[in-house]
Amino acid sequence: MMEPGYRSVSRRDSRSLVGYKHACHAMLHAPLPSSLSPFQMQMRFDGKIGFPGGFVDIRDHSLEDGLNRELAEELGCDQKLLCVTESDYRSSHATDAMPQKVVAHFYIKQLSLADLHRIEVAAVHAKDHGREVMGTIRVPLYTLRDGFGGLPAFLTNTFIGNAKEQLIYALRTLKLLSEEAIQTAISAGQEG
Ligand SMILES: O=c1[nH]cnc2c1ncn2[C@@H]1O[C@H](COP(=O)(O)OP(=O)(O)O)[C@@H](O)[C@H]1O
Repeated sequence: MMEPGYRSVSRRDSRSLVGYKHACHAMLHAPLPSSLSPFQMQMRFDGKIGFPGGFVDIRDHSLEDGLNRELAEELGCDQKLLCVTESDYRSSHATDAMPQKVVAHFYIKQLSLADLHRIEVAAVHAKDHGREVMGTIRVPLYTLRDGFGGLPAFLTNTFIGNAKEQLIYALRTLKLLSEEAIQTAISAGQEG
């Protein structure tokens, strides 16, 4: 499933696309053997939910340098605590949708629960906190007995760009939920 207008593109080919801006976003994740396995998104200034990150200038920096700079601004932590590398890279998708042509690169960074928690605490003191970022949030990976509370309800939020598809991709690729549970949450969210 992919948001209409987004097409998969390789990291390499994306660099030769003309007239596209490049954006990098990262999902921070602490593996735990339970459905409470925390992973993080953020509430943006525009009321949409997305991952931390932002536009990067590929003329001056590598994708990862640009992403780490954005993460430092939005999460207020230094690179000793959080440093995304090329090995965390997962996917790239290009869109021609207005107002600008964008390639969205996506990363998943696995951390210990203690470090994820340190990052959440540091985020309150970040430069962008209360300006562009209203707060970090955790994604519920469970569904309540009513069939809607938890992940299905979370999926009814409004997401920026293809962040919802990146989220679902992450659930699948990290095998945090079964395919059936993911499909059920998506359908329940659409009906709810
Ligand atoms: O979590 C995300 N996943 C995918 N695309 C996103 C996400 N957040 C923002 N975008 C898109 O990435 C681009 C950069 O937006 P963002 O607000 O992150 O950058 P900025 O803070 O550098 O202006 C925009 O095209 C936006 O729609």
